[in-house]
Parts: sequence; C-alpha cells; structure tokens
Amino acid sequence: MQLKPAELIINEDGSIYHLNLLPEDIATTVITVGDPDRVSQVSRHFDTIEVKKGKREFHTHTGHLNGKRISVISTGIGTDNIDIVLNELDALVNIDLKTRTLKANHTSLNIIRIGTTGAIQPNIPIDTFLISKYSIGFDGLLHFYEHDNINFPEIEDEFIAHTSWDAYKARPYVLSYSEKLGELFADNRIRLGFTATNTGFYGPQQRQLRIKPSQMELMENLSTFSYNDLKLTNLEMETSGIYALAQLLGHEAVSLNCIVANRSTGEFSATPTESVDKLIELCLKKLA
Ligand SMILES: O=P(O)(O)O[C@H]1O[C@H](CO)[C@@H](O)[C@H]1O
Ligand SMILES: O=c1cc[nH]c(=O)[nH]1
Repeated sequence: MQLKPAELIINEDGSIYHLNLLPEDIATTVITVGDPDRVSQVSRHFDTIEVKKGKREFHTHTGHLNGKRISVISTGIGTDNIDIVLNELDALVNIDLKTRTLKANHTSLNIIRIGTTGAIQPNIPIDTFLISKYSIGFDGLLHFYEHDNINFPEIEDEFIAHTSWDAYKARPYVLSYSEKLGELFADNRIRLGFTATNTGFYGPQQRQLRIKPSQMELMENLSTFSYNDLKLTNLEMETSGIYALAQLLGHEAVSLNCIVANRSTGEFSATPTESVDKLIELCLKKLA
C-alpha cells in the first residue's frame, strides 16, 4: 500500500516533513532532549559531527563517539511533539520514503531521553538522576492508537481510585521502560523512578501563579500513590508519550531525568545546566 502525500509528508529535498531529515541522517541510537540548546550540549562530547540539521524546535546532530554513531534530537516540550518526533524517526527507518511503502524488514531504534524534571518526594535530592522504570501519562496520547496489552490497567484503576481522578480528564495510562535498555543504565547514581507525564507545566503540575489549579489536593494524592512499593517520584512532560510510541512502533526506550526541582521542599537547582551536563556525560559513558 502506498501512503498518500497528505499521510506521509515529504519535503522537496526528500526529507521527512517536520524533522527535515533524510534516512541516512540518523543513527539507530537516538538521544532525545526537550531543549534545542541541549542538542549541542550533548554533541560537543562527540569525536565528530557529520549532520547538523533542524526545523522549528526539532534540531538534530549526528556524529560518532568512541566509534559509536549517535544522533541527538530536540523534541521541544510535550507529548504532542513526541507524537511527531517518534512517528517521523520511525518513518525514516521503517518506511521507504521514495516508494511510500512500508519496508519488509523492521529496524528497531534505541531511544534515550535526557530531560529535566521536578521530584515530588521530599527525599529525592536536587541535582540527582532518575530513570523512569514506569511512567503514568495524563496526556491521553496512547488512547489515539490501537494498543493491546502494553499498558497496566490494574495500576491505572488503583491510581484513579487513589487520586479521585476527574472523569473529564483523559484516563491515565501506565507503561514501563525497555528492560533491555534499562539494564544498560543500571547504576547507583541513577535511582529507579515512577514518572508522571503531564500536559502542562503550571496547572497540570499544580503550580499556582495567578490562576488556581482545579484540584490542589492532587499533588498530595500523587505523592502518596505507590505501586509494588514504588512511589510516584517525579513530574515532567514527555516520557509517557515516548514509552507509548516506542512500544507501539517496536523500539526500545528509556527516560533519564535530572532532578532540577523538588515540589515537596520547594527548592530549584542552583546549577541546572551543570547537573544536566553530568547526566549527559554519564549517559554517553554508558552508550559508547
Ligand atoms: O528539560 P526537558 O527535556 O524539556 O523536560 C522538562 O522541561 C520542560 C518544562 O520546563 C518539559 O519539557 C519537561 O518535560
Ligand atoms: O518541575 C518541573 C521541572 C522540570 N520539568 C517539569 O516538567 N517540571
């Protein structure tokens, strides 16, 4: 079946619509970061950089480190952007862009997010690192795709009951990281976490500047929820979308988080860039 021009959008130079990339521009190991400025913060550690391309908030550098080819791409903020980035990365490896047909052989990408996050447990120190073993998505992205048996309805039901989740919000969905890729990042400097992915930074993460979030008690309810002794640990805005689409498309994904805020103690990191840099170095050491 040939994908229609409005379904699979190709730019004049043959690159994919939003990412502006050709299939040869990406490695099978892809680091995603939210902030476009973080792309060069990662790639400056590479030995060589062969590709530097971008469009909108999606900036990509591909290069080599210790002989390993790695791409780093910025996603911007939110799971709406993750829908674009993951689908287009997958198209670059699993769709023949010239014939507009699905390739017979599937290529699996290793996708590693390096992001910032706010802890919700008081005992999680600022400037430390966490890997999201589980994520719970409040964004609803998973519900727009057919999905059988990848999420954990029993945990979702417990969570909905525990938090008195509003029926008019999307049903939260729980997913796990790639065990295989997770093993690579097993390290006493990286705590295992259960990450909540939110649809916004202010109201959805119970921040009140001039307007009051609708459920102020939600933060307390989030911090007291646990599954199999694993408490919810942190809030951010992309992980559940990455885990959803990676699993649906047959890729391996993990999310590494640098704790820049602690919502329980009210602290914010004095050195967020330096702390993220340490996580980047640790991540690259594991990868190459
Ligand atoms: O630092 P990044 O990767 O952007 O991640 C976090 O920071 C942004 C909010 O400030 C959201 O994208 C959140 O997920
Ligand atoms: O509190 C925080 C910090 C970083 N990113 C978020 O989404 N929330």
